Amino acid sequence: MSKTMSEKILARASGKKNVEAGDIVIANIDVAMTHDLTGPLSVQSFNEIGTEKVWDPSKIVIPFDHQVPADSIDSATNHIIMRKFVEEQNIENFYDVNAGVCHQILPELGHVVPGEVIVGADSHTCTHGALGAFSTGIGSTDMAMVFSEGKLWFKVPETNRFEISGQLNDNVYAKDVILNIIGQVGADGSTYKACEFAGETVSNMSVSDRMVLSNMAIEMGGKTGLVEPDEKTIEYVKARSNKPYKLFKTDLDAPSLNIIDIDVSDLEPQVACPHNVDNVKPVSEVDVEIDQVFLGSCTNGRLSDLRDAARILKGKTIAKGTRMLVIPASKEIYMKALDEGLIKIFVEAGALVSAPCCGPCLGGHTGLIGAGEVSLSTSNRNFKGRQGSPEGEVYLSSAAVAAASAIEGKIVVPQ
Ligand SMILES: CC(C)[C@H](C(=O)O)[C@@H](O)C(=O)O
Ligand code: SF4
Repeated sequence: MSKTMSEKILARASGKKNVEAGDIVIANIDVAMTHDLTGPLSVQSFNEIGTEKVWDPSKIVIPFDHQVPADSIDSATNHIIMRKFVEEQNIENFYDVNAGVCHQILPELGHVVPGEVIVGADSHTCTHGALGAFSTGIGSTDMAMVFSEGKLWFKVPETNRFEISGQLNDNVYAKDVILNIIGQVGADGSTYKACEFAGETVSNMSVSDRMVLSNMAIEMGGKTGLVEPDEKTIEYVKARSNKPYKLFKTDLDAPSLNIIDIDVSDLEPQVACPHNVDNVKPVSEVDVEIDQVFLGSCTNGRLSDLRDAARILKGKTIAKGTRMLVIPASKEIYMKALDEGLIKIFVEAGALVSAPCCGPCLGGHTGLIGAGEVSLSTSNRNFKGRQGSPEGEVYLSSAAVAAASAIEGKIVVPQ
């Protein structure tokens, strides 16, 4: 019978010939990720289970990214707990405070290959579906079970496949596409569905841009965000990983598949307005002054984003009364941005550049907003209080809109 990618991957991982949407399966986990913020609770729950050793220390990846370098005594304590766990359990893939944001370094450092089942104690683990893996966020206590058994139960999801067609206009990016989709279907528009991104527009996108789509699948309730692997995926993976991989594609007549056609040929730059990710408008309809611009995060802190922003900021100055924070998503991106002279452009324009971390994305540190202030951010969430004061406001956009707006001091369409 015809099947979706998710059904095929979950069948493989659970050792079954056939599974279909709605089935409950117990899948073997290929990669389990937890970080400095959600890790300590997983460790505590793991200790409560009483298993002495994790099921496979080579399959666990632990990056520190949310509170790095430690921004409080509590976070320093969390780091100590996690470093101790890494040592006791001989975790092979541990990345301390200097590596970058988990969802960037997992694919970049070769931990993600097509066909795998990946779980992370972080909701944006759906990002890795961009490489054709079934990848999803789980809770810290579920993670403790994975540490112990290497398996987890899943209800096999139905699939919403977004068939995206049309060539993107200048200054329109993957971020505008995904904001527009979420605006159309709503924040609950794909609840517990595997979201697939397909069509000519997606085929033409780089792997980095596909990650932007997959990253935000959770913002419409998606269980995962998948892109069928193609030559670009294979090229990306082969350059970074020597793990074996398996390519799965969706049969277009699969019974659990719902196809949604999206034409982006006339799409303008988009912005998600406070306080929900699905409150999306074209930038041209918004007239808002901004106090802070944040360029970074696991959504848009990649090299292509820094390049897009630097192209616009080169030789310009950030508006008086507006501040801009730039945080590359990983060490590799940071070093390439240094080599290419991008960091110099940002600093000259008046931006503050920080070492890779989640930073202000979740209002953790490195630049929070106060009451009455407005942030324009390239990240993925704009809930009340997300970046500091609950009396502040957060707008979400592409890197290009963020850079152009930093120069004007208000949200504008890049020229
Ligand atoms: C801290 C973590 C639990 C959280 C998540 O799961 O997404 C964070 O990364 C976020 O983006 O809000
Ligand atoms: S960058 Fe933001 S969205 Fe991504 S993992 Fe960190 S806090 Fe979560």
